[in-house]
Amino acid sequence: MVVVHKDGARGVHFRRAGPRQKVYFEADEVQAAIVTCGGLCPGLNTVIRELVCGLNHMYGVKRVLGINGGYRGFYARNTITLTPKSVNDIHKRGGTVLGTSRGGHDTKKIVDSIQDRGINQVYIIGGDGTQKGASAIFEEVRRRGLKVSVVGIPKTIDNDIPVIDKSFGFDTAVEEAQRAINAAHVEAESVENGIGVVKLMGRNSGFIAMYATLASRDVDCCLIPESPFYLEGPGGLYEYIEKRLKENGHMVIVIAEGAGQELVSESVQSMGTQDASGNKLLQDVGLWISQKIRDHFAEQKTLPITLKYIDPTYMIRAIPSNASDNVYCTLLAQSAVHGAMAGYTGYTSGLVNGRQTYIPFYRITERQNHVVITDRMWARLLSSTNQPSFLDVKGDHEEKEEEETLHQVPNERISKVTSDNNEISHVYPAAC
Ligand SMILES: Nc1ncnc2c1ncn2[C@@H]1O[C@H](COP(=O)(O)OP(=O)(O)O)[C@@H](O)[C@H]1O
Ligand SMILES: O=P(O)(O)OC[C@H]1O[C@](O)(COP(=O)(O)O)[C@@H](O)[C@@H]1O
Repeated sequence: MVVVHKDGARGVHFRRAGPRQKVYFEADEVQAAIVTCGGLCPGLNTVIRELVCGLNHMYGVKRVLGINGGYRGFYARNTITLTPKSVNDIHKRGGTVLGTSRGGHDTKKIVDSIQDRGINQVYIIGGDGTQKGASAIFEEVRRRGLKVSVVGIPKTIDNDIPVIDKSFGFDTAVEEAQRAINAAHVEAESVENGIGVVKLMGRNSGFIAMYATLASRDVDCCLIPESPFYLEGPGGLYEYIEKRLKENGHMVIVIAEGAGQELVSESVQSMGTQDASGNKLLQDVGLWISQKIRDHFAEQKTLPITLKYIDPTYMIRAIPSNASDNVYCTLLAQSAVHGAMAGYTGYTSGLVNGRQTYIPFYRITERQNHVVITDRMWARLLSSTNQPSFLDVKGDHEEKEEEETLHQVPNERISKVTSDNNEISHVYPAAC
């Protein structure tokens, strides 16, 4: 199949007509819509810009609508017309020019609105919840027999979307986290027995905390949701803090927001509530752990500490994307456009093993991406920080087994984890 650029000269040739090829449009038939849902992430505006410019510059598509305020914007809010001119500078700003929201996903109303507005290409930018919503829209579109492409673009600052190599905005988040870690380090080393605590985002997945720690080298301890820890006794956090302070005079702790939630719930009454999308609301583990450390050393009276707690979470999420994320956003958006213009639907555009691919929605939504604590990256972090593995929390036998895995990391195990993580068997190579 051949799709020709508007200038004809640089035609894009699609040699493979894949099984998902269903809805093909001429450029002047296309009425596209773009929506952003869920939490903010650096790069959202870049993706919007490149979708609009990609549609227009590569295919001559002139009609592109922006849906205001997330999914509910399809039926409850106004739309805006997006042109290459109106989006020209938006990538320099954080956030999303379209606005976003949680909750408000009413599949029938959304598809009614798509039909009423004559939309035939929908580009949906968001995380795992958003992709589930996109999948529901795709199924409803199919049930009604509509000629509409539904395309997802994965967004998550937590990097918790499976299959893809990494999410856009993640590099920017890790880079920005360095500023907070550096501040914590400067504060901590300026006083006797100084401790800097930095909380980073990561509801269920500790990727930002892990990569920010590895990048910084100033972090002495990184705590993530995937690796349970404990405070008291041998091998516990208090013991390690005391050791580090005696050795080094100061230390920095990075904690992902989803870490240690079971410990916080034990000591603070759980709010037990959810946000509008059904995500569990977390307790502030950064505040909690800071207070626990202060109380512990105040009680001990042996080591007078000074602790500074820094919470840069929303500052990190709200900045514009850096250069490498800008390039990544451009590739993702252009690839998404090529796929829809080639007639594909029901897919998320993503990078897998360095290749642009079209991934069926069900592959993206069936599970979350987590840090594998028996994998090499976490072992590297433990070696880099020299922090305890906190495996004492389990029985002696289990601990021994896990320790062996961490230190030896057999190749068999790695290749299994890698292939599980990437799940490329049902992912189609992108159109170009
Ligand atoms: N299972 C689901 N089915 C349909 N829509 C969903 C589902 N889960 C979440 N959504 C919708 O997707 C949007 C974003 O979800 P949310 O979990 O807040 O963020 P993210 O997509 O970043 O994970 C919300 O409008 C929410 O209502
Ligand atoms: O305060 P908000 O806007 O609900 O966002 C907080 C959450 O958003 C996140 O950045 C994840 O966002 P998504 O659910 O949109 O992927 C989490 O790290 C954080 O817990």
